[in-house]
Amino acid sequence: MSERLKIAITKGRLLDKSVELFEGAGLDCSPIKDPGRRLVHSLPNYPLDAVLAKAPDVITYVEHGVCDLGIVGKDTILEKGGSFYEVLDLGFGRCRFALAVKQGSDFFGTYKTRRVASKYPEVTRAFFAQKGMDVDIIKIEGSVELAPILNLTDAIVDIVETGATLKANGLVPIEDVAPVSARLIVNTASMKLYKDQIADFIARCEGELEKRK
Ligand SMILES: Nc1ncnc2c1ncn2[C@@H]1O[C@H](COP(=O)(O)OP(=O)(O)OP(=O)(O)O)[C@@H](O)[C@H]1O
Ligand SMILES: O=P(O)(O)OC[C@H]1O[C@H](OP(=O)(O)OP(=O)(O)O)[C@H](O)[C@@H]1O
Repeated sequence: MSERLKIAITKGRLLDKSVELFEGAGLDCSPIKDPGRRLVHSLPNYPLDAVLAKAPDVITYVEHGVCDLGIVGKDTILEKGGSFYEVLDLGFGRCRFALAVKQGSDFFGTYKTRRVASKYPEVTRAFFAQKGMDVDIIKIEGSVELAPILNLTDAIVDIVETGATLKANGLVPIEDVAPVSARLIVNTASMKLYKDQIADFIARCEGELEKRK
């Protein structure tokens, strides 16, 4: 008998792309396409329930085993860490972390302690630690580009996709920090308990990703 597995999917930018992937893999996603305010949806033709959650919560639910699988950006994985298997790069939600400064400013050419704003303080800390640079990190919750504009910080570490937001705010990327894309993650116990079912789901996703090449 098949168990109904649960997959936590990041709401927002990654949701539509996840639905496209699942449909390509033969899963009927009609309930998630028009979710209303409902947060848990049963797929009619496959033993999977989709849970719609905020990115860091996807990791929390998978780590605790209340969801067997998750779809989350590498940005969130790098920031939050945790104990789970990262089994597939899903190829969508592609962007990068970059260090950016005000046009014309010389971030590396000063000896004073620099301040850096980010929604991702752990990613920022690891990046500068690996460079052996001591910086003050200020956590900002969104629209991080405001911090250098308001002269709160000398730089930001943020997600860059097209570069349009940086440009519109007079900022320029000066170094790439890490590439980002959506990942499929699996709870470690579920991987053993529901080995065949999870293998079937991964194989379906891989098959669809292969078709896209
Ligand atoms: N241009 C982009 N900006 C931000 N995230 C992106 C971008 N492109 C892809 N992503 C991916 O999409 C995921 C979800 O981003 P989204 O903007 O939908 O939510 P969020 O910014 O984390 O939360 P919210 O905007 O609801 O506070 C990110 O964690 C990242 O992996
Ligand atoms: O390079 P671009 O294509 O311009 O995309 C990057 C922008 O998108 C994200 O912001 P989001 O829209 O998620 O808002 P937020 O800053 O409130 O998280 C990110 O933080 C950048 O600001």
